[in-house]
Amino acid sequence: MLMKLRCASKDGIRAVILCPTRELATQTTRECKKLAKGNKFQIKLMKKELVRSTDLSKFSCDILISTPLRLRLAIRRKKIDLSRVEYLVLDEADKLFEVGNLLKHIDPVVKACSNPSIVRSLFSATLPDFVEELARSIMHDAVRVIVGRKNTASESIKQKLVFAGSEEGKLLALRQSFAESLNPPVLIFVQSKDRAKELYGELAFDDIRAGVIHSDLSQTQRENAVDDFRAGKTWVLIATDVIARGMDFKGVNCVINYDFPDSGAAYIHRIGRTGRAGRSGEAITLYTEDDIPFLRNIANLMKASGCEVPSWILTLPKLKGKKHRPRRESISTKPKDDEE
Ligand SMILES: Nc1ncnc2c1ncn2[C@@H]1O[C@H](COP(=O)(O)OP(=O)(O)OP(=O)(O)O)[C@@H](O)[C@H]1O
Repeated sequence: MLMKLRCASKDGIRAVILCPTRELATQTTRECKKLAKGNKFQIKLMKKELVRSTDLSKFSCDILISTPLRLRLAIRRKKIDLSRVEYLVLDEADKLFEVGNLLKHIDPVVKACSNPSIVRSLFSATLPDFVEELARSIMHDAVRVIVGRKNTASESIKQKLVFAGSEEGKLLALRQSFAESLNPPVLIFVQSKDRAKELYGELAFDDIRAGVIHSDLSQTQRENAVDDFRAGKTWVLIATDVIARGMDFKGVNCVINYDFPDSGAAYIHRIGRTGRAGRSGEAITLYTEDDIPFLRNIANLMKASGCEVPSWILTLPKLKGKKHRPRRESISTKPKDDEE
């Protein structure tokens, strides 16, 4: 895109990149600036401060990076002019097209980018058919480019399923795994922000430098958690799916799915935080009795990317398209009396 834009120009907003989370938008801005080093391209992140301090109706830059809601509000309230946008990029497109969530913010942005010769691009490691159908409704002469295989994890990741019996067993399994070998940086995914807080509280008693990131933290706290993990100040980052997509932490050695992922796509994105840029990586998925009906889907993904899986899992009954978000007991080793 930078090559196509050729050189900096003050001719309106020339390209827009939409990302589903602020963390990813920040990372994309930083990477774009690195790629554009030595040129005078104006690359801007749509932050609150920019919205407050700038007359957006006259605003111009070469590339504008934003989350959907922020850009939608800027269109509605600040009359930002997107009519000259030549390139519109929707990163993690299937997330952006998730019905009822971000989708309602995408439509006004697509409409506001009214340049008839605009090039629209969608990126994701997973693209379900319904998203492709929706996407095709806004594409002209669409071309699909697949790197590797569609909807599959990278072959550079050694994937393992570990039976932990019960919720209690998971904490034991995690502690045992860390006691045997802790090879940071390690990312741990859990199902909800409450569970992220609970697991963080538990690991605080251990001699492990852990951080945590979830949507209840302020933006500064979220940025600090990411920065500390990037800088090696924390060895283990406990996270919800808020950072499962697109985030590029250099050299993550291991991803632990403490809580079983709620879909095949979530699994692919989570474990894709390791084994990047030609490196190898490990992904460990803990499961309990409750998760067994959902094992087959994940085992098939593992098999498709060259990992061995026990044959009994592949013979489990099929469960199609169902999300797996069970109610889980809280993560705690405190005696029950203490909690009251
Ligand atoms: N051609 C390349 N040569 C060397 N390293 C590369 C190359 N392309 C990308 N990388 C590195 O690989 C890593 C992953 O790249 P990138 O974030 O673009 O992947 P992605 O496919 O968008 O991942 P995700 O599915 O998580 O969004 C980054 O660290 C990036 O710097």
